[in-house]
Amino acid sequence: MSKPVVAVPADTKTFGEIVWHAAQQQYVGAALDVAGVMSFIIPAFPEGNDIDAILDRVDGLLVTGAISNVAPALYGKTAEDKDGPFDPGRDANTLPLIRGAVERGLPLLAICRGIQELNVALGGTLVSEVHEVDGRMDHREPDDGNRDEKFVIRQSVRIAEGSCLAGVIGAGNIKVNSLHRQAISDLAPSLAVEAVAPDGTVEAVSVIGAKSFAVGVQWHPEYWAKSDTPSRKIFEAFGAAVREYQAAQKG
Ligand SMILES: N[C@@H](CCC(=O)NCCCC(=O)O)C(=O)O
Repeated sequence: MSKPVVAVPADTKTFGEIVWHAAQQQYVGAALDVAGVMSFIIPAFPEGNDIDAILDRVDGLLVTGAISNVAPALYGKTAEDKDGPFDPGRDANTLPLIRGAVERGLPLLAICRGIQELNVALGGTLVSEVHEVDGRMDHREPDDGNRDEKFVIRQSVRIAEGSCLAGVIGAGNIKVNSLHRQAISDLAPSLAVEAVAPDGTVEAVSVIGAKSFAVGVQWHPEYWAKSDTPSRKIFEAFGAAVREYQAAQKG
């Protein structure tokens, strides 16, 4: 059987006068090298894409992290300067792709911005600058250091007993590399909390009653997917679900 394919919604990037639709190596590389799945990068057209035409042709959905933030208007809030930068082209595609994937039972792995999009797509809300909220930690990316140093595995999260992730990496405390300014505020009704940070920030969710693997994580398992056991297991579980879905589609 040919290698399965997952849709990866692109970010909009502008270099000079040229607009690019791009996905980062760390995500598509981990998808291929650890999950064993190919990535088809989906253009971030602000007018959207034919969602069914995409989902009819893939075996999973991988929603990556990104510097940009989900537009507050998409979860009923008025945007302030601190809520940016924005990527309306990405928002226009990730949210319908997530809804379609959940409806179809397509395997889904949503990372960082991806878990935030998952929550918004299913009716939840976000909080910006979560470090400014009383009682919350500073979850932001460090200002200094190279990328490996910024993505070092250092924060504790607690994986909930009986959760989907507990079945993949075990319940209890693990160390992760969680770097974010926004966070889940109101949890979408169809999501279950899978992991929390010591300050109560939601760090992972799963879709209740999902027909397949449908998990969002606020941290970055893609970054050390080859060397960090929990990170690797998350990508391996996603890949296994994608292959199972592919086989079922072939009949
Ligand atoms: N913008 C959101 C989501 C953060 C996120 O996805 N970060 C990924 C790392 C960015 C990078 O690739 O450098 C937030 O800030 O909460």
